Amino acid sequence: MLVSHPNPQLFNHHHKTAKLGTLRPTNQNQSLLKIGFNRWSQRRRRCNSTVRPQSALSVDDKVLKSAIKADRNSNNYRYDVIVIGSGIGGLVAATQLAVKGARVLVLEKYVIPGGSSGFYQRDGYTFDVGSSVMFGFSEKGNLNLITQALAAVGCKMQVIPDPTTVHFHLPRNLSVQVHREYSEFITELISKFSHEKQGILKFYSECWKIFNALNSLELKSLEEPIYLFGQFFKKPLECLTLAYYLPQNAGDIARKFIKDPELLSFIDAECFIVSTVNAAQTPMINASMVLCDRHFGGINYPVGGVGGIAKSLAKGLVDQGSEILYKANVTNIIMEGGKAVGVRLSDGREFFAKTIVSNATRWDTFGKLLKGEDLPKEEQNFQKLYVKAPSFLSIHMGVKAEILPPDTDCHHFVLEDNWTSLEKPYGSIFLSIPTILDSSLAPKGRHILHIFTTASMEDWKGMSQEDYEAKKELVAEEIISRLENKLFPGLKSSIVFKEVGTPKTHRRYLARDNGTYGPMPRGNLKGLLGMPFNTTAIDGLYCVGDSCFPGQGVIAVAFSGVMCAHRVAADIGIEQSSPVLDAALLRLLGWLRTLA
Ligand SMILES: NC(=O)c1ccc[n+]([C@@H]2O[C@H](COP(=O)([O-])OP(=O)(O)OC[C@H]3O[C@@H](n4cnc5c(N)ncnc54)[C@H](O)[C@@H]3O)[C@@H](O)[C@H]2O)c1
Ligand SMILES: CC(C)=CCC/C(C)=C/C=C/C(C)=C/C=C/C(C)=C/C=C/C=C(C)/C=C/C=C(C)/C=C/C=C(\C)CCC=C(C)C
Repeated sequence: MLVSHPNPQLFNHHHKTAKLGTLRPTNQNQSLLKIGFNRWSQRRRRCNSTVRPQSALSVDDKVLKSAIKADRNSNNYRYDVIVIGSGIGGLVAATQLAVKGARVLVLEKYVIPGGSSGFYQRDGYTFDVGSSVMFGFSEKGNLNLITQALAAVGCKMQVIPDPTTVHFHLPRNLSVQVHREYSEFITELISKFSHEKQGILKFYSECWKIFNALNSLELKSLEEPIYLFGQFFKKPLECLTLAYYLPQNAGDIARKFIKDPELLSFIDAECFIVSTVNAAQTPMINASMVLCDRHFGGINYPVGGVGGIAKSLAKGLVDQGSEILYKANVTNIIMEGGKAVGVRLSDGREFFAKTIVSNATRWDTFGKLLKGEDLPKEEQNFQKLYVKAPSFLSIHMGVKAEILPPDTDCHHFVLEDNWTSLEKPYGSIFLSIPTILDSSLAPKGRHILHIFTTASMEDWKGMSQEDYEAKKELVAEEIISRLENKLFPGLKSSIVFKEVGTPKTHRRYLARDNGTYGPMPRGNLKGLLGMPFNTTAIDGLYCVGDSCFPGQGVIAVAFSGVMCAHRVAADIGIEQSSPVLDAALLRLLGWLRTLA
């Protein structure tokens, strides 16, 4: 485990007070300042309000407050950026900023980095917490954002190419393998729907048009005008293509070319596995990104498991001279004069920085961490447009290797009888068998089966521990039976290890409101138009992760990390910026979001 500073206590407010002494050199003044600061900070904690009204300050308080402010504005100011959470979004933002020269502190509630992209080990197995399907991990193009994020901090991971992104097992025994080679995939799909050959070719070609435009850009913050206008100048056609598709959804475009309802349902399933909603609600840019990257760069699995990505980024961060603290549960974002200036942990420690970046979801950031603040209009709008996607039920199993037929694919998506069950809780089943690619993840002669399906918190609340445990067993048993019937006869008797996680488990370990999978559109929105970027209505506070543009997905949150780092760097003066253009662009983007 990486904990960069051996004594985290050194960074608490007592230490800050000691530093304040440098502003007032006498010993007597120093201890006065220390006592006064502690009193002031205790009172602030007691009343649980972020800023006290000016009139309530005594003269002493005012002197103290301005001394503290002066300290924060001086070189003693310890951090440029505090990042709350070490999911891939938070880590990419943190490492990019560290590389640009910022002093960054990442605060992670859990004991290891990665969040949904973390790992855990039991009985000789290394399990990925979340998805094992890794986009953006190739050596090609501009969209290999995971490879680039690692390279930025001098890391390179060995990867194993996955020959099949996913094997679909769908109603009426429709079986489609998404081969790495585009031509093989398209030939297989056309063989199943030969009457729709033209429609298939046109839909996927449209995806390639968007992917190629994306892949030609240098990806940075779309909220930073000098970069954005620069890209429009260098690549006008590509930028106009993206602007044209920004408000569009994949379902509408598919319906322009394809009429067969079963094929349209297949496109729904293609979208559902990356966005937890059907094609009509999936932004066309996001659909194109994943439907093409899987063939362009291909899906590549990191040797040792997905958790290695976060571990490498965390190490890279520390190598750059920045810091990460674990078991650091942020409970409050500290506000001063309407600006986010620091954070408070559950154990009372406080840390201060010029800017705060939250990798918690927007629901958690604005609903839990910003106490006593009214929900800004922009966040009200976000919550009007997007709801929390359901959480999921996950089963991590170790099974006897001989249960899998030869040539079993690594990833499967199963929807047995009825297309209408696609988006229902427990309706469809995701299955990854990462040991097909990397046998080192399990003891010899064993495979890992990671099974997950959408499930909502409502289903798991208000039960006794006994009922909860019994329900976990029952639901897991049903799902395993379905896989036994559909894919692997005899599966149950081959299980040697099993652990079931519910929405409550995911809420607890991932610190995500209701254990949500991420945001999903409340209705049929206009593509990505309504998705907020990284800046927030609160001065000094930024968000990163899947409740920011472009949404769910490890590569998507990596992009949000890149964008966030660029915008923050411009705001703290380590990258070029133009305040006049900034204001104009932010107003324009705010207005565009209202059209969603
Ligand atoms: N099964 C899956 O595949 C699965 C499940 C959920 C999410 N996801 C995906 O994972 C990605 C999410 O990545 P992300 O970067 O947005 O975030 P994340 O949820 O992976 O990570 C956020 C991190 O912040 C930490 N955190 C949250 N609140 C905190 C607090 N108050 N104090 C300290 N630490 C705190 C969490 O412990 C976690 O490590 C998305 O792609 C999402 O769609 C995948
Ligand atoms: C800003 C204005 C006004 C105009 C500008 C026009 C312009 C230049 C626009 C530019 C837009 C850009 C740059 C957009 C970039 C978009 C990107 C990079 C989108 C990326 C999306 C990635 C996604 C959606 C990835 C999703 C991946 C997921 C969710 C993977 C999970 C997979 C599973 C859960 C796998 C399923 C598992 C099994 C077992 C089947």
